[in-house]
Amino acid sequence: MKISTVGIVGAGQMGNGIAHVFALSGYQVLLNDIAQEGLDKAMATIRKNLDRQVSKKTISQGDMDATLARITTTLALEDLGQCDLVIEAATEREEIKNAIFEKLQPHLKPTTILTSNTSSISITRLASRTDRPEKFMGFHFMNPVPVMQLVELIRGIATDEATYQTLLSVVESLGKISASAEDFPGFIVNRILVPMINEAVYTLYEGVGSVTSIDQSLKLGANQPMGPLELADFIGLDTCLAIMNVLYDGLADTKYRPCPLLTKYVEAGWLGRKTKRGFYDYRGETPVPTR
Ligand SMILES: CC(=O)CC(=O)SCCNC(=O)CCNC(=O)[C@H](O)C(C)(C)COP(=O)(O)OP(=O)(O)OC[C@H]1O[C@@H](n2cnc3c(N)ncnc32)[C@H](O)[C@@H]1OP(=O)(O)O
Ligand SMILES: NC(=O)C1=CN([C@@H]2O[C@H](COP(=O)(O)OP(=O)(O)OC[C@H]3O[C@@H](n4cnc5c(N)ncnc54)[C@H](OP(=O)(O)O)[C@@H]3O)[C@@H](O)[C@H]2O)C=CC1
Repeated sequence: MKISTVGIVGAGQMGNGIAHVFALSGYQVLLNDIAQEGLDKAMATIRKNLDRQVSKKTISQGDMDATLARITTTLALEDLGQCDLVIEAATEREEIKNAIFEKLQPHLKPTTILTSNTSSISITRLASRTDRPEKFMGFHFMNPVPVMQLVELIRGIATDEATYQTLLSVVESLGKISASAEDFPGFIVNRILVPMINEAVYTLYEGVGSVTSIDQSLKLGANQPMGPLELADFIGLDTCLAIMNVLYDGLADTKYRPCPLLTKYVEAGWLGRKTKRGFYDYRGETPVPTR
């Protein structure tokens, strides 16, 4: 099936990155969020990231202008009804995602492919609540979307071959690489990555190391581009905790127990970079460890 128009629900850090790469690749994009402030912030971020690409000469000023012209923002979810493909990238909470699909469904064309950028939630379960489980898939981009090459493709139990093949070619058209994962909690990347982050939080909680020594150890000792606590702040501590809870509940194994310190940070509203405080405090010139 030919995809020309793409609707994106949720204009947070993932939604804006997904809008950026689709529009840059020539797709018409409709970006939706519940708050105008979220849409304005997303457009400012897209502009900043495109500007950086222009100054590095990876794209031209003309490419940037054309990309921005291909993105329309809207607060009305029903405006996404005529899109060929919808990507839900709202907050990692199942009830929020279900409510979005329920509200959107009556406005969709019968042929629209519906996807979720969820980091961990069962695609089969999300699909079963929609009117089109055969045209529903997990479409998992990595953060930051304009930089990371991988996109995980997750088929639910009912997803048909045509839907899978369409998304395979969409990923190719974006110049990215797909990896297929089975529909189990956290899929591949987060099944491995987020327990590592959780273990880093336990290492901090138990006093084995400070924020700085833990991050430095993994950067200089294991060649990771970001330390695990820096990465947790980058992903969002709410999202990390939500993923651990899905792993813990879905796999019923205590080895996935979320670290109580991670829960405490989320309870404080210290969600990482997006709230300017997490394992580091980002309110000043340079990040300062909070422990
Ligand atoms: C939770 C989930 O469900 C799944 C996930 O996404 S898990 C998270 C996966 N992501 C990661 O693990 C990211 C780990 N971190 C990194 O790879 C790197 O630190 C990073 C790419 C983010 C930044 O790299 P860096 O070397 O520290 O910084 P910097 O030199 O400024 O950036 C490298 C490149 O990325 C670009 N870049 C960085 N952040 C960007 C952004 N937000 N948007 C667009 N481009 C960006 C820079 O322009 C630069 O481009 P060039 O190579 O063309 O020069
Ligand atoms: N962070 C990461 O590294 C990655 C995250 N993901 C997944 O992507 C999804 C989004 O994550 P991320 O972008 O980080 O989260 P953010 O918190 O940055 O963004 C979520 C956005 O969705 C908005 N939103 C909430 N409810 C609705 C709704 N009903 N309709 C429309 N928009 C809504 C939020 O608005 P408001 O702020 O007003 O609530 C916010 O703007 C999650 O499922 C996450 O697991 C996938 C890969 C990587």
